[in-house]
Parts: sequence; C-alpha cells; structure tokens
Amino acid sequence: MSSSQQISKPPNNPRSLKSVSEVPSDASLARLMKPPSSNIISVPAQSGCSTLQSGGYRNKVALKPGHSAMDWSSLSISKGRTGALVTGIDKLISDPEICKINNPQVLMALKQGLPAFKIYPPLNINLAHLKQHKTADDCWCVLGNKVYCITAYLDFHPGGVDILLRSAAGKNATVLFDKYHRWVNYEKLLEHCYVGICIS
Ligand code: HEM
Repeated sequence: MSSSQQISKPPNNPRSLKSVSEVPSDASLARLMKPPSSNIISVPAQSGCSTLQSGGYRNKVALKPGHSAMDWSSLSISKGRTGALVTGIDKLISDPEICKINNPQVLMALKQGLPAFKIYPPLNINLAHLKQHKTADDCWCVLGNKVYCITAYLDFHPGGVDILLRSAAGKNATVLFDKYHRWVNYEKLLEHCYVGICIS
C-alpha cells in the first residue's frame, strides 16, 4: 500500500462515514438515550406543599428588601456566629427548672457568653420553658428534638412570619415543617440559632 493510499483510507469509526444530514440531531439522540430514571431516587410527593397545588400556586410571601436567602446566610455567618441571633437567654438562665435539669458548667458557659450552639453537651430545655418564647421578639421552636431560636429568621421565612407565629412559636413544629418542606435543611439554615435539646 502506497503512502497516499494510507492517507485516503477512511477511518474505522463508522459514525464518521455518515454525511452530516444522517447524524441524528441532539433532540433525536436524546430520544434514543436510556431514560435516566434508574439513577434517580424516587422521592414521594409532598402532599402538604403549596407548590404542588393545582395551577402551580405557591404560598410564598414577598420578603422585605434585604431579606433574601443570601442575606440570611450572611447574617447567620456574621452575627449568628457570636450567638447574637438567640433571644431570651436571660429568661433561660433565670428559670429554676432549667437550672435543675442542666449541668452547672453548661449554664456557666452560657452566662459567660459562649453562644448556645457551641456548648457541649447541649443545654436541656423542657417544654414548659419552650412555651415562654412565643412572641415575635422572642420566638423559639422545636424541630426534630432540637430547640431553635427563630426570632431573627421570622422576616426571612419564605412562607411568612404569621404562619410561624401561629404554628411554630413556643411549640414543636416538626410535623408542620415536614408537611410543607421536608427538603429544607434546617440544621444548616438555623445552625447558629441552635439553643439546645428538647426534653419532654
Ligand atoms: C421553623 C423553621 C422553618 C424554616 C427554617 C423554614 C424555612 C423555609 C424555607 C427555606 C422555605 C422555602 C422552601 C422552598 O422554596 O423550597 C419555606 C417555605 C415555606 N414554609 Fe417554612 N420554614 C420553617 C417552618 C415552617 C412551618 C412550621 C410552616 C408551616 C406551619 C412553614 C410553612 C412554609 C410555607 C407555606 C412556605 C412556602 C411554600 C411554598 O409555597 O412553596 N414553614 N420555609
């Protein structure tokens, strides 16, 4: 075989033999591809989520300027890290029942200004005490078995302040939280608002 014949020999790849018009377009290729369903974890529908109501209706509220998810993230990192987003600590320290159910060293750390989310072992908080934090300027709730102060988060909540004051303030909000948005990572979102463990 001469060197010129070698150069003109068509390559082995059969696709390169087709004319441009024979090569399937992206859309027709996509039709031929195996559906990706085998890679997708099946997630049950969220019946309580307003996003799934007919017509794509969403129950989100218009947040005030400066109250986006990004703003919350900055606030949480700046102020939250110092413990400044947790309200009502004075009430906690002066509650005799709380003093009884907590290790004195844990309470001392709190009195000395250590942010609650940094305290280990975490503070124990009973339901009677939780109920004392149910107003817009001092609002706590339970998610899972964890107590969070959501006072600063109220105005950042995409579902609005009212629903939180009605259904979460001073209460265990786990069932409703999961009903509306099980996918929201509250442990991350409220990381610096963590107060302690709820003991019943
Ligand atoms: C207490 C901690 C809570 C946090 C950190 C939180 C966080 C969030 C976030 C991040 C969203 C946006 C979700 C998305 O776009 O996919 C949202 C939406 C919403 N939340 Fe909450 N939430 C909390 C509690 C609750 C509770 C207790 C209720 C109900 C009683 C509720 C009702 C709603 C509603 C109605 C929406 C709008 C959903 C939509 O229309 O798609 N939230 N919340």
